[in-house]
Amino acid sequence: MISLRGLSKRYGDRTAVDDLSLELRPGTVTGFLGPNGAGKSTTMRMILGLDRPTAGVALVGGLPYHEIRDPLRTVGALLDARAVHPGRSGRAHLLALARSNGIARSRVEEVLETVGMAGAAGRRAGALSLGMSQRLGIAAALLGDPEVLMFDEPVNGLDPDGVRWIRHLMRSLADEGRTVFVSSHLMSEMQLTADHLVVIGRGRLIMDAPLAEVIARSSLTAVVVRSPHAGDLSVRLSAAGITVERRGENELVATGTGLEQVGDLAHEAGIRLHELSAREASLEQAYEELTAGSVEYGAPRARV
Ligand SMILES: Nc1ncnc2c1ncn2[C@@H]1O[C@H](COP(=O)(O)OP(=O)(O)OP(=O)(O)O)[C@@H](O)[C@H]1O
Repeated sequence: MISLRGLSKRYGDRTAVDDLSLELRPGTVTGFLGPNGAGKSTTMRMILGLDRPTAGVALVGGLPYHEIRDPLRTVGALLDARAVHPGRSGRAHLLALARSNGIARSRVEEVLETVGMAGAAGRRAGALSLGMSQRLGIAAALLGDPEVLMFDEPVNGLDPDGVRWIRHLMRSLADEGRTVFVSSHLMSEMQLTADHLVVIGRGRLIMDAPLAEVIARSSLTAVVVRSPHAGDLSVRLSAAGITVERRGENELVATGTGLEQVGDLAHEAGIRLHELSAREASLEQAYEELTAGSVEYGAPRARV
């Protein structure tokens, strides 16, 4: 469990993280989303005790990081895959970590196996591909078999196989009851991986909700109805407080409602339907709407 309470960080007159309060639950993959510079890495660094909050606290299992007795066994993290001594082999890096944290040598071989790099563990870290470095970083995060795992952009630079592998790993870690917190700019990937989403912009919380709810709240998620009496149906739906857009002679697009409500209202009015279907926004679309006002560094968005 990770708890943030009023977590804030200022660098000079710049507010990187602004009064974040949330709880990240075990058994869940929580995706951490936000435009460049939104404050995701700073938040993760504060959770790991690498940055000191200006105000508020970040707790892991109820304690601030520096009070955790056995940090590596409590929280594992991949922040920067290249932050490994380049002259050391992957195995030597893990063995050093294990030794300084009282973790058995046999665990090093176990995690090397888990991340699929047992064969490459003797290579110098500096000579590893980005994908292999990511795997080594994940092996280090898993070393202490922690309850909480945090990954900052773990799929950056990975090929499709690597991306799929990370997706399955996150899922199985959460299924084992761990708290998994992962930042990413890859919306299609997050849509496949995350159960829950935390979206921030300019350091502030924009959304903290299950993935399904984020998608359902998008204006692009809608009910599409075709009926020979679309005009009458439009009046009935509007009267029920539903936002309806007429599309041609026979088609309506209704938002802020569900299939059941539209179907029931049509039935009550005795209106025949030729189609009743759900149109679901992609996470990418939902995310664009949510963060439209918070993008600091970006080209103007193309209108589509
Ligand atoms: N050490 C620092 N000194 C000054 N400003 C910093 C420092 N670290 C981060 N910032 C600023 O804090 C803000 C948040 O940065 P952060 O790296 O946390 O964002 P992010 O959401 O991780 O971005 P990205 O998606 O680009 O990785 C940015 O405006 C950044 O310039």
